[in-house]
Amino acid sequence: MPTSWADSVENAAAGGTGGGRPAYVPPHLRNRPPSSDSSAAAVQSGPSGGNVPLGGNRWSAPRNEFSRSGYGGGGGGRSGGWNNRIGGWDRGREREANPFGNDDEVEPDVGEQQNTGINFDAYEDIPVETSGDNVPPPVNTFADIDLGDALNKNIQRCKYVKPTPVQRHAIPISLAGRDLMACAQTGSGKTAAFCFPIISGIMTGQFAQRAPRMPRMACPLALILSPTRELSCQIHEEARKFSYQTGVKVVVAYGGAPINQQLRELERGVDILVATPGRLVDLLERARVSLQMIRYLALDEADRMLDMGFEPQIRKIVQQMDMPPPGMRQTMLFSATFPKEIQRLASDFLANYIFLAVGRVGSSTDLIMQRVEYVQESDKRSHLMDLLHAQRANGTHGKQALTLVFVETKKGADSLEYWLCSNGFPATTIHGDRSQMEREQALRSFKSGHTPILVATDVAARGLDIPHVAHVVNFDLPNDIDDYVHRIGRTGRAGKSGLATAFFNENNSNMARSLSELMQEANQEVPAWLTRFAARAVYSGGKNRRGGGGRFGGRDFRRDPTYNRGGADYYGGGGGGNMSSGYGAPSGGYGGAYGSGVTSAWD
Ligand SMILES: Nc1ncnc2c1ncn2[C@@H]1O[C@H](COP(=O)(O)OP(=O)(O)OP(=O)(O)O)[C@@H](O)[C@H]1O
Repeated sequence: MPTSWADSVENAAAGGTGGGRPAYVPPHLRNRPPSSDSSAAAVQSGPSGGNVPLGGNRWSAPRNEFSRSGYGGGGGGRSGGWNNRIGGWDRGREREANPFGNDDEVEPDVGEQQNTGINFDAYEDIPVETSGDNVPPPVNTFADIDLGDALNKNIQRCKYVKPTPVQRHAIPISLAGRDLMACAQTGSGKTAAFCFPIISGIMTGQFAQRAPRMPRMACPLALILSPTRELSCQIHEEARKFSYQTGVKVVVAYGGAPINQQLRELERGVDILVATPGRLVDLLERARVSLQMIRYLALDEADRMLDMGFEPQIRKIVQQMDMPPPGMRQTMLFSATFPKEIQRLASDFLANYIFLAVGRVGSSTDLIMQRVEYVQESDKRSHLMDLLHAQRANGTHGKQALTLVFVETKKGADSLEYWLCSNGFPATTIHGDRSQMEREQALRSFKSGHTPILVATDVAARGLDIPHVAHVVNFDLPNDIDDYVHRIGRTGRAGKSGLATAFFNENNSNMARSLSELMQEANQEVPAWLTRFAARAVYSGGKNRRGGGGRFGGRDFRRDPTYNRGGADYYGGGGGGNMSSGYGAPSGGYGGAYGSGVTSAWD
């Protein structure tokens, strides 16, 4: 019986290989004496079996301003690319904290009884669409791509046995030096899909060194931007694990936390900077960070990063500071949702890019069981109480499974938290009016199961990977179906099953059609009353922002019949590709559509 990657991970975690972590050695390194021979990293086994120069076409012809003089230190050390660092991580490697803690430590078993329905075979059949010129073929195993010994070791430490579908496709594309717009379902491993090529590229690359303009100015080689502080912290933690003992230094900068500490970290040297846009703009304006050395730019939750709330900041960072232009850097955009208008906007930042969709763009995974219940506003609290009581009764040892409750407003979050606590359900909140310390404390308390109910605004909707979230309740539905997709995606992650319940009433009529379509796509049972609401929405001209035609935009916008803006701009033909075709900031052709999705909680 075929096993999925999540099955394998579960088996590994359960010690299915006979105790301890499996001593995995990639096939191409077996029977090889231990060696730090850097030439080993200079070639990678191509997916078809042939040897492909690692990154050989990454900075070819138009990019060779930054060409490398060789491939150094495949096994972890690097001889170049340390830009402005005085000591570098190599010298202080003994001081590098082990982000895995105790290597043999297993995850805490909070709510272990939840989310155990492994069904990763569902991911195996998922339709994949790629478009663009000369798309590199996918790989089947991590061993098919030589990411370097040190990174491979960290992949084992993470207990990743097999790449997820988005990783199978995205990693070879990125390793080939191509720009990428990738869309894959929530919880399907996008973080590693953009981190691995960046870390591997920095490990093996020797980028031309340039003196910084100011001695205390940090010059990272890679920039990863994400919309929230918590998500940036999470990406930082993940990236630190992936880059442990590789010599690659990862630093995070985000708002709400003391800037001085972050400045000190930056001064110690940085290869990969993970940041929220607001704090990064601050650092750029203080001339404490320069983007002149950037070779990799990744936008996580890219559609959010390019919507009205963030687009001006992103344009400032990417286009108006000293970052190399498209074609001179490698740009990777990732999200679970990618509306066409955002795809169009995003192409400003890309050169000759490949579009990758794993599953339909914006679809939810069918690992999440979705339920919609008709609940009047005034009945929502008692209805929630019923759900929580039922859940508690079903949990082992009367333990409350982790439940994430989304509400519309910060005030609504506080008041619901108070009400839940008063009724014997330990709850906490996360929203934009809480201090950063409170937000982080709330998240910790939720993760540990101390307060198993987290009431949240959209600030927690995207990206957060909290193990064992068994149930997401949309107490207030969002106005945007993509926000719904991200919210419910906090459960049913990494191949595990989850439950999402939405309270629906007349106030949500505008969501009826997109919600029922989304549920149908994910093979969920759509209640008859919701279908009737949806039909009414059609007749009253209800518009689906995914195109108005009722079907979700599941593909590269460049394939649209309406796409006639001069394909050469988009496909770039080698390096140029920077489209300046009138999608510029404020008048950019999609005003209004996002109003409801933008909240002050984002930073
Ligand atoms: N190859 C793998 N094998 C096993 N687990 C994996 C693998 N890749 C990623 N994971 C795990 O899957 C979980 C989800 O990954 P990640 O947070 O990157 O998802 P995502 O696609 O970015 O989700 P979202 O769209 O919500 O941001 C994480 O806990 C991660 O450690």
